Amino acid sequence: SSEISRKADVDAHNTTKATTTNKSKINQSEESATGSGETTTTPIATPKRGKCDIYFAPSTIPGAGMGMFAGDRAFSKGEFLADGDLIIPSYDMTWHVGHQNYHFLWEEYTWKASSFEGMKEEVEHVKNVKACSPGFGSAVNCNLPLVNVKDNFESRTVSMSGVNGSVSPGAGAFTIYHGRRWKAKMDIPAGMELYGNYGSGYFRSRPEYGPVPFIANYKIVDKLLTKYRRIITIYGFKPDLIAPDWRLGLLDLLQNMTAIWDDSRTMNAIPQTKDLSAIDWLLENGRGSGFQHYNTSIRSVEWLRENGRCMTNIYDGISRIPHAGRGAFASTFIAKGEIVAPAPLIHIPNRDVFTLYAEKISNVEKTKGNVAKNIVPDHSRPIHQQLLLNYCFGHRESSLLLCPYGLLTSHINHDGKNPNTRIQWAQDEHMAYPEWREQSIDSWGSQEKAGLSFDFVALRDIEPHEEITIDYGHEWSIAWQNHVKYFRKPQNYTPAFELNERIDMVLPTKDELHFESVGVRLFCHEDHLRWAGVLHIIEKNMKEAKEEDWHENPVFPCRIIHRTKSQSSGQSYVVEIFERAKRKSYDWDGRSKWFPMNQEVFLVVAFDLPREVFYFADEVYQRPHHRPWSFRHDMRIPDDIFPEAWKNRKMKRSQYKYTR
Ligand SMILES: C[S@@+](CC[C@H](N)C(=O)[O-])C[C@H]1O[C@@H](n2cnc3c(N)ncnc32)[C@H](O)[C@@H]1O
Repeated sequence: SSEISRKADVDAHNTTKATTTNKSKINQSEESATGSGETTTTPIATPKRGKCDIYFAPSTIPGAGMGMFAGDRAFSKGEFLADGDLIIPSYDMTWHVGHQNYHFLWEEYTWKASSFEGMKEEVEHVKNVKACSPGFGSAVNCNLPLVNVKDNFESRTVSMSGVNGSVSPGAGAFTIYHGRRWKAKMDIPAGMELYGNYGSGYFRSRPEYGPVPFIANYKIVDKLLTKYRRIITIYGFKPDLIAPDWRLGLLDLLQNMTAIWDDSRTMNAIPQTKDLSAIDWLLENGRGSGFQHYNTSIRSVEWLRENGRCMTNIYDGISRIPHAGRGAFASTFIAKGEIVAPAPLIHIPNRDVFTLYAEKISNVEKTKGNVAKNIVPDHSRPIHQQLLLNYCFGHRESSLLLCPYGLLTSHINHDGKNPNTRIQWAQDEHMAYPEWREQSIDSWGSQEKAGLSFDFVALRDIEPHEEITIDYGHEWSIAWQNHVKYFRKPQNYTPAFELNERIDMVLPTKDELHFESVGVRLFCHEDHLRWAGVLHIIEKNMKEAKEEDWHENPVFPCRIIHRTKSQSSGQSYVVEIFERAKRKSYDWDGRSKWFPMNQEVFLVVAFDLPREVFYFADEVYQRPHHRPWSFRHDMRIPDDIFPEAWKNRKMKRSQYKYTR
């Protein structure tokens, strides 16, 4: 979909020119394409030992690096392929860093935050929120005509993952957005490469990929090839009776046009095969030229076992470690020394880009008596770090951060005493640039391609359903222990999405707790106000447009003035209903929109309202991960595998005092 703004190293030119079709595999596709077609929501089955659902292995797209493949099994259309990914928001990076010119490879792996429903409250007023999703979506390649997996919007969730958002020192230290799952868009045979849809806009905005053909271009080529067939059968001959030389000569003519129109997307969609029967196959049964790489996109399962790394040895769940949020669990027995999961790495050459600063007012300009105030970052007052820091590996003597992606590797938690897994460098052939480890960060840090990879490897035998843990390092442990020791419960703050779940909770009146003062705003649903018989008064008196909840139902700001308990209906509330004045401004996408201001205008009092009338929304910048009290620390790369060449912050260990 066009929401997507991430990259893979798709070498379009090579892709379209280097691959040929092969009949036997096309047949295979035909069989699977006649499958059920029904939509299932069955969770992934626990793989048997030695079997793997999804492999990470060299892509079949030339120049595209690694790719994901259906493993020892086929997937039916509609089936979920793996467990849910995390989505980690990053905020206002350009504003905080103070200039545009920083290298942030994550940007190639991010989605617009507005496409994640739960982030709406954060993005409406927040410019430049990026949704970083280190899982499936970051690892999967795109081959537009063969897209076979799709993002499942319904499974995305916002929650504290079993941690109490009001009191836990873990609040804000991990992401509340998760459950981004992927479904098979068509029947996928075992061994086939998985392709997500980055959208044509992605390729259009990246000239470095060259003229990647879009679906429309394949359609034009299909027409061209159909004409070609008609020419050679025009006198009623069967194609087989026509001299192959003649057929081939005409095909050559078509294909050689690329010499003239080399940068045309359509020319690049012409199959370059010299196998005439393959062209016939493409034109039959509605496949079309977009299928020209179908066969080469399927690898043998034996080859994948030999050359790939399994991505589905782990599944997602709520961690057994207190305050940790989600975790990764073994879906099969994993023997000591085996790879638990592969983790390609996004590099950030300078961790300072994660620093968040306090605001200050500057550039007070007087123009005809007007005073223009500019809010800018105060670079002398760092106040917090981006949440992404907690999902990256670093080292005390280096500015570098390496953030793992791949399936569920960002879920893996810390155990300093008895971890069952450790990180190690992947084999050289699994990394695009293993040589970076011998080179200073300055020489490769700004490269806009992921080039390194860790393997998570079992330190001992791991039983199915055991939680996977690594040692984040001594410095992380000390920092966490200090955080827990000095953590004070934030004043009465409970995230709005948790309050909405607590339907039995007796709510305080405005005299007992002023919700806004703790970062939450209270609303009343329109439906209940209609039932309470006050909606017509509201609508008569109001001047502004209605506000909406996440699901776009109308809501009104409200305050509880009195609580009563009746025998029949339990707890009920007397409530003041307001509307908020709006001002016109621009949203994150540059579109003009009406934003509510804090001034409230009283509309009516409603009586006898039940708990269900209320809807809580977090105020912008108030969710746990925005709070300066939330824990931040990178996971640490062990000294024995950290390259000397990357030590650009050489200081004595004692000078660091376990700081970030
Ligand atoms: C790489 S993430 C791991 C996934 C994370 N649990 C989640 O739900 O998104 C690292 C974060 O997990 C949490 N975490 C990991 N191990 C922990 C532990 N042993 N105790 C408490 N929190 C932990 C911390 O919030 C840490 O910053």
